[in-house]
Amino acid sequence: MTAALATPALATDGLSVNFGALLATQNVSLDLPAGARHALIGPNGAGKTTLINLLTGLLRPSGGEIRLHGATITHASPAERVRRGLVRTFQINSLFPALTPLESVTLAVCERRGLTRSWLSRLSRRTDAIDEALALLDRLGLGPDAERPTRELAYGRQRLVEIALALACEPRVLLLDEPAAGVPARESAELFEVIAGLPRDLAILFIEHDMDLVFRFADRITVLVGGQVLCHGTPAEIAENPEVRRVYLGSSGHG
Ligand SMILES: Nc1ncnc2c1ncn2[C@@H]1O[C@H](COP(=O)(O)OP(=O)(O)OP(=O)(O)O)[C@@H](O)[C@H]1O
Repeated sequence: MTAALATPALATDGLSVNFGALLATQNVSLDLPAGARHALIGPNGAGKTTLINLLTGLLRPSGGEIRLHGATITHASPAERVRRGLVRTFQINSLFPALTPLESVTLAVCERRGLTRSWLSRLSRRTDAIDEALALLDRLGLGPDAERPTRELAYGRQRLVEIALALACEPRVLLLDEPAAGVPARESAELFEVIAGLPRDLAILFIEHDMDLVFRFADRITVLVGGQVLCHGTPAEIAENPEVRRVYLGSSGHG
C-alpha cells in the first residue's frame, strides 16, 4: 500500500478537552480510513457528542491533534473544515420546516458553489444547482418528496434531508450524530440502508445508541467511557469483549 493510500481520512492523536474539572475527552486517538463505516458508542455522558464537537471545531481542544487526509486541522475554523470536506449532521432536527427538500438542498449547493451572495449570478448556474440538488435527493430516494414542505415529511425522511444537506457540501468525511434519534424502528433501518449505500470513498463516523443498527452497519466500533477510549475493534471483537459487555452492552451482548 502506498503512503497516500495509507493516510487515514480522519485521525486524532491524544485529543482532550475539559469543562472545568470534568475531563469530557481524555487522550482520544482514532483513525478512520477512506470508506470507513465507524460507530462511536458508549453510555450517556461518555463524551461522544463532545468528540464530534471537537472534530467539527465547535469546541477547542486543550490538547492533541486532528488530521484530515494527513493535514492538521486542529485549530481550523468550523467553516474551513467544511470547505476541506469534514461535514456533520446534528442530533436534533435542524431543518427549515416550510422549505421543500429541493429548496433547502439547492440553497446548500449554491452556498458551496459561492452563488448565494450575488443575486447577479447567472440563472443557468442556478439551474445547474437545482439539477444537482434533484440528483442528490433522487440518490437518497427522496425524489418523490422533493417538492413537499419538509414539515409534512415522516421524521425518518426529514433526517434523510439533513444527510442530503450534508452531502451537498461534498464531504470526504461525514459525521452523523444519532442520525436515527427519534425515528421509528422500521424507518431507522431504512435510513441506515441509505447511509450504508453512500459512496464507498466517503468515510462515515456515526454515533448510535441502537446496538442492532451499530452491529449491522459498522465495520469498526470505538467504545468511549468517561471521555476515554475503552477499546476499538470490529463488531465481532467488540461483542466478545468482556469489559464492553460489563460497562455497556450488558450480559446479553451482540454477535
Ligand atoms: N458545554 C458543556 N459544558 C459543561 N459540561 C458539558 C458540556 N457539554 C457536555 N458536557 C458534559 O460532558 C460530558 C460528556 O457529554 P456528551 O454530550 O459529549 O456525552 P454523550 O456521550 O454524547 O452523551 P449522550 O449519549 O447522552 O448524548 C457529560 O458529563 C456532559 O454533561
